Amino acid sequence: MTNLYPVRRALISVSDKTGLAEFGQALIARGVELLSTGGTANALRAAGCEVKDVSDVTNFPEMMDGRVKTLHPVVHGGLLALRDNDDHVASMNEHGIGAIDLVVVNLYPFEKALARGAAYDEMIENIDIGGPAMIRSAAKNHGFVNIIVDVEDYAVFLSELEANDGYTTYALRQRLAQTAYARTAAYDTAVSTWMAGQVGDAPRRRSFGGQLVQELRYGENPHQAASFYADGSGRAGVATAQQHQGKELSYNNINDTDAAFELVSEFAPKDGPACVIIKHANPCGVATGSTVKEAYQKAFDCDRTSAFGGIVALNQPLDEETAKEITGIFTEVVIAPGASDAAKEVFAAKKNLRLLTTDGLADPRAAGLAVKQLSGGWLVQDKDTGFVPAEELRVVTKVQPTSEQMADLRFAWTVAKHVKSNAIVYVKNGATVGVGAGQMSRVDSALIAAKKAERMAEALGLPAPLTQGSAVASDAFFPFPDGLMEAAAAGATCVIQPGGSMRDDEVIAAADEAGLAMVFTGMRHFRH
Ligand SMILES: NC(=O)c1ncn([C@@H]2O[C@H](COP(=O)(O)O)[C@@H](O)[C@H]2O)c1NC=O
Repeated sequence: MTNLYPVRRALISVSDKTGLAEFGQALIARGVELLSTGGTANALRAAGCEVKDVSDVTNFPEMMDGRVKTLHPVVHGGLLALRDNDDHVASMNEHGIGAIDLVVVNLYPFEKALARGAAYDEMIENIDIGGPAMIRSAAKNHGFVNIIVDVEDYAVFLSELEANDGYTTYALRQRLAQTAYARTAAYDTAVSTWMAGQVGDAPRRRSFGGQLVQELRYGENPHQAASFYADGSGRAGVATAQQHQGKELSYNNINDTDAAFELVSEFAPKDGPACVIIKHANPCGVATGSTVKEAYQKAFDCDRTSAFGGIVALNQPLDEETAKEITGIFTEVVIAPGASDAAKEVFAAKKNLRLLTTDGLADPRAAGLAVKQLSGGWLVQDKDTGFVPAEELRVVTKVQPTSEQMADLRFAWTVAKHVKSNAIVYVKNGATVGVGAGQMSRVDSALIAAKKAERMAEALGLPAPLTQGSAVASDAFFPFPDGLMEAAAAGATCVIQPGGSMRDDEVIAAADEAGLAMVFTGMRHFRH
């Protein structure tokens, strides 16, 4: 690919004329020939720049209120022709097409018109066609052509010309092209989102690449409109699941089912049955068992109160016995990688219960993006696919965990990754026995989980709180010994946490004094 390439001819067509005069003058000073559309040409001439009208190059007047100005083979041929391709060069010569080495375009201010609530016809006239077409042509041919869409790139561009004696590097042209495509994408997103609002009902397609799975009756609350889109990745989960029965899923059902299925997918079927029960996107019971039914029962026994109206996810197909067990209380959704005919038969009597089956489990290590919208922007990050292999776990206390304790610690750690922060998870014999979620204080999470475990023990007629002799996980480090001590007071005998606090020494000393075994993971699992 050509690296340095000269800039001899530029086409400038900008709605926002900020910095135009100086930029035009600087280009002329470097011997660059300027072509321009109507208003831009006027502004450049007013700044003393010599400029040729695009209409003189196309031999067509700008027409239809500016809808057609630069949409011409003389322009797009000059942008798209490969300079080192003999056929392309021959076509240029045959049709009198001159190469254009730089395009400077900023688009009709559609977004500004939207912000000021312009009327429909005005919005339509603010949809730029010729500008994006030139941006895309120039960006495609970035091997030779430069595309500037942002005023702040004028200075960068001039420095590059200065540094390379009127030439630009491939690296710069590639970076400008990437920016350019992001610009047209954002522009079209704005247009299509506005149009979605005009159309009214849920658009079948949205510009973030989603495809409508279903329109929802409402969102998180009845006054919020909502719809559900698949991202086209085909990942096993609620977006691609098959619904066999029950009412239409609600927004909250979908959100909770996703949380349930993503967590249960952490448990490989070859390691035995696992069950997750979710309420309000947090697990209120997670367990493994020798059968699917046992896994469900153990998960249910963690917090029977919260499990009412919950979402159940299984890592193995739903069987008849488990189906019967689940129908013992009101459950909103069951999701599993399959269901036997007999299980479906059991559910058939429960008209409100939704049964979803998936094509296997999701891969918890598969990379992806987590996107969150907030006021005025988007927060984008990698999905939390973090995993700490057993050999990287570090015992930091005098007491070493037994192999049973280590198994429970690792189980608790896996669950904690899926609990809203601050997360504290107590586990005994492959089942959660207390989950503290979403508290602003880690100590409170430890206390709440222990309190719930106490209440469950009473309900089950057990003499001691369920947390007695448990393993406990904390999604982030204990900044002080107090949270750890609450867990010890609840009966925990071993702890897993990331470590890394300024006061790790104090926390380790407290653990040693209490006779706890403590393991550091070196990785945090915040979830907000
Ligand atoms: N139709 C066309 O061929 C066309 N070519 C360029 N434009 C836009 O016209 C604007 C500049 O117009 P002017 O130079 O007349 O101020 C730019 O925002 C540019 O993106 C066009 N306008 C809209 O599509």
